[in-house]
Amino acid sequence: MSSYIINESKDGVIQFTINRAEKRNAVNYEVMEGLQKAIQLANKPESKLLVITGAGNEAFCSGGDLSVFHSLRTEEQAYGMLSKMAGILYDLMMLKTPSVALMNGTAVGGGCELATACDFRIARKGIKAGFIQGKLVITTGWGGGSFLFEKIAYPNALKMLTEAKTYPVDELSQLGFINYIFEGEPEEGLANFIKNMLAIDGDVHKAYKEMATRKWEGQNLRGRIEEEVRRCSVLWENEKHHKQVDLFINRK
Ligand SMILES: CC[C@H](C(=O)O)C(=O)SCCNC(=O)CCNC(=O)[C@H](O)C(C)(C)COP(=O)(O)OP(=O)(O)OC[C@H]1O[C@@H](n2cnc3c(N)ncnc32)[C@H](O)[C@@H]1OP(=O)(O)O
Repeated sequence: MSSYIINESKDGVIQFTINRAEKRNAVNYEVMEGLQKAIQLANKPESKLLVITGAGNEAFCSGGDLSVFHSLRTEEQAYGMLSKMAGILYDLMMLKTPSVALMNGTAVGGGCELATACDFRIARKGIKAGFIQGKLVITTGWGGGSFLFEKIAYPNALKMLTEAKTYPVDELSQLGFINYIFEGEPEEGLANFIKNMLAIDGDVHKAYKEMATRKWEGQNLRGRIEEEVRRCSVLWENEKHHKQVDLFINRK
């Protein structure tokens, strides 16, 4: 079974689903490759919107696949994986069309970094999310910290990153991380959120997105992400990080 599903609708909506519900939609290298394909499709002229979501109703995305990435021990080994995904999420952030993280369930760690790279975050009532990387004695390493400082108020961003905890959806909304809360089926919540946007010509959306991407290019966002990846790689090598990951892997 493929780790991801890509659907293209007639009205120009590309939907990327992480298809690993049994692993709470953890990101492995196959998911990264699928995300690259979805981003390429979403940058085609006829595309109007990119939606990122997770399979099942438990999790949106639980971050990096610890069963795979825990074998990365050194700074350079960590840098290889982190920089690959950071580059993909930068391309997602700089997408020509708007993007929506359709948060069907829990998002933790890199799952929150993935959601933050999207323009909008809409969430099902009852979910929780948090940048828990600090509990693993690392920082964000896929660009999520740099994205978050662009997307929500500085004190709220620093609070979320330094507390390294999960928050309920109503608090995430107060923090400015969640833009819309829906009840029931994610497809219905998405349709309600995007119906007015889809009525407007995609060239208008692309023009507005370009205003934002030009700002981020001018502020050297790509360079700040590289520094974030390097800093996370250094922390990754520390035994304190490996010990926390081993505790999760051996918890049962
Ligand atoms: C730069 C990004 C950074 C990095 O790549 O290192 C990160 O993303 S750091 C953060 C990494 N993610 C985590 O630490 C999250 C770990 N998972 C959890 O905390 C929980 O699983 C949770 C809250 C997501 C869901 O809890 P729930 O009780 O609903 O499920 P289980 O814990 O029983 O897990 C079910 C099943 O999924 C497997 N699983 C969950 N998360 C991951 C993951 N990130 N990588 C690999 N596998 C994961 C878990 O092992 C269970 O599988 P099983 O075969 O039954 O053991």
